[in-house]
Amino acid sequence: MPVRELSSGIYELDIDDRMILATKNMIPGTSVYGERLITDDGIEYRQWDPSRSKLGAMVLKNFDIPLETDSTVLYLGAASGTTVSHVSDILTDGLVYAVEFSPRTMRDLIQLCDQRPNIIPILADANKPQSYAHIVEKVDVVFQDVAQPNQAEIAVFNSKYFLEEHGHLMLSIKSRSIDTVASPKKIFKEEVRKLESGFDIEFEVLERKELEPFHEDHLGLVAQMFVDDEE
Ligand SMILES: C[S@@+](CC[C@H](N)C(=O)[O-])C[C@H]1O[C@@H](n2cnc3c(N)ncnc32)[C@H](O)[C@@H]1O
Repeated sequence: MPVRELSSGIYELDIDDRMILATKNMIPGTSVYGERLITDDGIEYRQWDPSRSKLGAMVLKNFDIPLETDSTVLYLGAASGTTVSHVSDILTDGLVYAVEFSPRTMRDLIQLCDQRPNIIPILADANKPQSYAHIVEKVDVVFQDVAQPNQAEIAVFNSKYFLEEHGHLMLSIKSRSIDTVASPKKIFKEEVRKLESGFDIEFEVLERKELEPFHEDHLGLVAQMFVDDEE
């Protein structure tokens, strides 16, 4: 079966001329959310469903994904760990701090963490990074998928606390969480403006694309913390 590495730890499998997105299964024999397991050449892969994952959709939308096998990631809005499980597969020598504020959802996430030592579950409100500052260290990437009206503020606030200088911020912006009637394009423009110049730390937006057809009215965005090295 032809296998192509699209980005560090992220693969495209060609099964009967159908392209399937996948990661190498860290826990062979175990499926996390009912996804298909595929073995080739002694390696087990887990199919990654882009319609259930903003990050998966960003991969298929050809974003340059700033994740390496040894990255550390702060993931805000982990839910029960569908996408976090694939991040865990990618980070064979790294770590993902997974923040989620729903105790019921957190129960499923904790079960996932029992199997996967590179996920640190944190039951907390992402609006209050100070409440987990004693657990989280500086990270290479902040990934946010919280679907809240103040998405940009939450991302920036967490980046101030935890993102390394020149680190990357990956955001999924859901327009309907900000305003149910305004045009998504207008909302996306305003969120990008805020990230570039609306806060006391600045980001350079490297890539931005809408996530259709996988996720309606969602913008995917990759930005890098801007640091003036001349100062
Ligand atoms: C769209 S779902 C995330 C799906 C997940 N990222 C995935 O791909 O598997 C959004 C999640 O963010 C959580 N959430 C919303 N606001 C939050 C906050 N302020 N702090 C922490 N988690 C939050 C919700 O409980 C929900 O589980």
